[in-house]
Amino acid sequence: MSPTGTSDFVVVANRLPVDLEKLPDGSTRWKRSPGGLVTALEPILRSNRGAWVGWPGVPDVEVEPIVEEGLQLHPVPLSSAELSNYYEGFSNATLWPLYHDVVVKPVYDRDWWNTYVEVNRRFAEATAATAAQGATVWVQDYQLQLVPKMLRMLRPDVTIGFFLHIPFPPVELFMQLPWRREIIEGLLGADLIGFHLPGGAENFMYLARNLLGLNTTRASIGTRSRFGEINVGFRSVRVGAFPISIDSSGLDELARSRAVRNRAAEIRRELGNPERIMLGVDRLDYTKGIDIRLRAIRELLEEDRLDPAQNIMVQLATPSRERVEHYVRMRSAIEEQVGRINGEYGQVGHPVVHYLHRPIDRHELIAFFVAADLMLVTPLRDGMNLVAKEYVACRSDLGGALLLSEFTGAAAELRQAYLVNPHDLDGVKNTMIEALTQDREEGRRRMRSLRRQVLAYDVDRWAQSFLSALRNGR
Ligand SMILES: Nc1ncnc2c1ncn2[C@@H]1O[C@H](COP(=O)(O)OP(=O)(O)O)[C@@H](O)[C@H]1O
Ligand SMILES: O=P(O)(O)OC[C@H]1O[C@H](O[C@H]2O[C@H](CO)[C@@H](O)[C@H](O)[C@H]2O)[C@H](O)[C@@H](O)[C@@H]1O
Repeated sequence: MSPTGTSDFVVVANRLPVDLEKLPDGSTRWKRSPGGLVTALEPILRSNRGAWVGWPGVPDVEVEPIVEEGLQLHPVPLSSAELSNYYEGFSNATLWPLYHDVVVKPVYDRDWWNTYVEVNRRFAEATAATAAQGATVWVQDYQLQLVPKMLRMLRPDVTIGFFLHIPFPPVELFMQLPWRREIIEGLLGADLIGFHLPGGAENFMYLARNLLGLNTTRASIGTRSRFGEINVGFRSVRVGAFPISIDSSGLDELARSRAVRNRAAEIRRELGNPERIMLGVDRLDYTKGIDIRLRAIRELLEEDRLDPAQNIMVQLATPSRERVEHYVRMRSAIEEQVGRINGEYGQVGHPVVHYLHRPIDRHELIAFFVAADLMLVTPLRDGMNLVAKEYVACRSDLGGALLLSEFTGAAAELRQAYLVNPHDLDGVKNTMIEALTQDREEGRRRMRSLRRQVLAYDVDRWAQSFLSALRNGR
């Protein structure tokens, strides 16, 4: 058994909630990490005063553990070669596309796999050294699927939960993976394995039964209820669905503030007071369907169904995984689409599409949500999509409309959104027009119902439902 640490509650994720940034003068500073995992987990961990084990966001640096407002951060260093094979390679060019319905072709590379195993071992060792005797450890996401088994071997005294933030794919696709047994066995080191949706949980149960030949329950899995159970030797592993969410009331309160409302009005003026503002907010990722919404807008403009002077699109895109080939290509393609639309339909000083390729300050982002008449969320596949929930939480005025892809986890809960199949371009275009021209009362009715869902099921409830299932199940 490894030596123990002092933390009773430990989150393990690929990234720390803050990234170290190297400035041109050689100095460094911490900035917020991108993505929904950090958005969701940071408030939970702060209130639990726990420890967070993760990579500090840049390669080839040794950073000492830090304590920040009661939260202990334990950096796991990665070399450039490890970053390339484990993060950019196996995590984001093998698992990411495979788990997102193979929207681009996954690469199966043995060297990447070997580094994935080594880096998972490093995370397991760092966690073992951080967790106190009998601690609860919560491992996060597809980058660390081997950690539960490795950690159990190092520290059989700890309770281990695992949560997958991206979709767990259909069995036929998962079976492509040359290391499919190792991944399932790695996850089965946990006491509780959580997915966003019952469908993902059931895919996993099928694989445990049919790939590993384990005894499992067969009843359907519910949302936050009716967990599956798998017998692994003398242990039992539970499997459940826990849709993640946001700090809904915190966002609701910020969005109601005078400062945000004033800024939202100012944004509308800065955009030239158009009749309608459409908004997209995403990491620049090929799964997010940014190209689909731009194609829909372009065709609607061509067909004279959208007036370019009165309908403005704002696309806020956080840079993401910038050295992975498909991301490089996608960025160029999207920027070309934006350029073409503006070249053909914009006026000097009045582009149709406003595109920012950088992270936006949180308060500014909320003001954009408040200003937007139509939120466009069109992923080809997305584990949850917190942006959809954030938009709804910001609309206490019951204004605006949410257009949402059926292939997001969020669509399972946000049934009163304007749901679209992103592969059906005509359907997307028609629904955009329907949402842009919605009757005011119809819009208020839909938003009221969406808000009931998002405010009731917030991130606290997500964490509590997972952690109480984890603690009660052992
Ligand atoms: N351009 C941006 N600037 C700042 N924050 C952003 C930007 N784009 C996305 N975000 C934030 O990142 C998170 C994205 O979470 P989510 O929609 O679940 O997708 P993912 O985790 O795949 O990026 C949200 O909290 C969202 O507000
Ligand atoms: O760390 P990066 O490689 O920069 O990527 C950012 C995060 O992207 C993914 O987020 C997912 O988690 C969200 C919260 O559960 C969910 O709403 C979204 O659908 C997922 O795509 C990834 O899973 C995280 O590990 C990354 O940190």
